[in-house]
Amino acid sequence: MEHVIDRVLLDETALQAKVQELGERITRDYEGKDLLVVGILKGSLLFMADLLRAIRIPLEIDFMALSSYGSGASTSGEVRILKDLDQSIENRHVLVVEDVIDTGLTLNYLMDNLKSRGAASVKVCTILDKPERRRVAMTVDYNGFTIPDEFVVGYGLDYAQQYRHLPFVAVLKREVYGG
Ligand SMILES: O=P(O)(O)OC[C@H]1O[C@H](OP(=O)(O)OP(=O)(O)O)[C@H](O)[C@@H]1O
Ligand code: HPA
Ligand SMILES: [Mg+2]
Repeated sequence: MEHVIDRVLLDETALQAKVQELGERITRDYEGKDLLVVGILKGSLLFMADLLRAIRIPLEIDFMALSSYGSGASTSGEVRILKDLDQSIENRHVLVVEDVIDTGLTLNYLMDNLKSRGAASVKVCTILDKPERRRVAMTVDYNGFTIPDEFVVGYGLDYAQQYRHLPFVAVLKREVYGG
């Protein structure tokens, strides 16, 4: 793996400490509310699994699969729903879980889409935020780490579907993705 990784940006200890902190905040904020946690596949998988275990109130989970990056390192700008929710979200408090907010195009599309379904509230929790790359204004309700404008992999994030399983977040060497 060393030959493709430039440097580790966030190690496992830092990620897990932040996940606990986010879980505690969410627990406090959603106490007594009907909470539905929606993971956005595939990138949120590892973060979602860790975050859920750090939330100490009743909740349900569901998943959506969206895609705009295809197999490369830059967004197509066009968001597609590959898998929708299994249930109605009318009058429910929805917390969307993402791995990274980059241009914001994916989430912008998704938030509008979910709000139009009559949810009581729709908020977002991401482990990584890259505000320098934003193309649409976006309120991030729960953010783990603000990171620089570099293409990262690991902890759910891929390059060409690889590296998602790494327990840390790393910057890929530029020659790997041709950036
Ligand atoms: O803010 P944006 O520029 O829209 O980028 C962020 C989105 O892009 C990635 O998903 P991707 O489409 O690569 O699917 P994946 O989760 O299956 O990797 C990531 O998981 C976010 O959902
Ligand atoms: O830095 C990133 N890495 C992987 N997938 C992504 N999708 C948006 N930004 C990224
Ligand atoms: Mg991706």
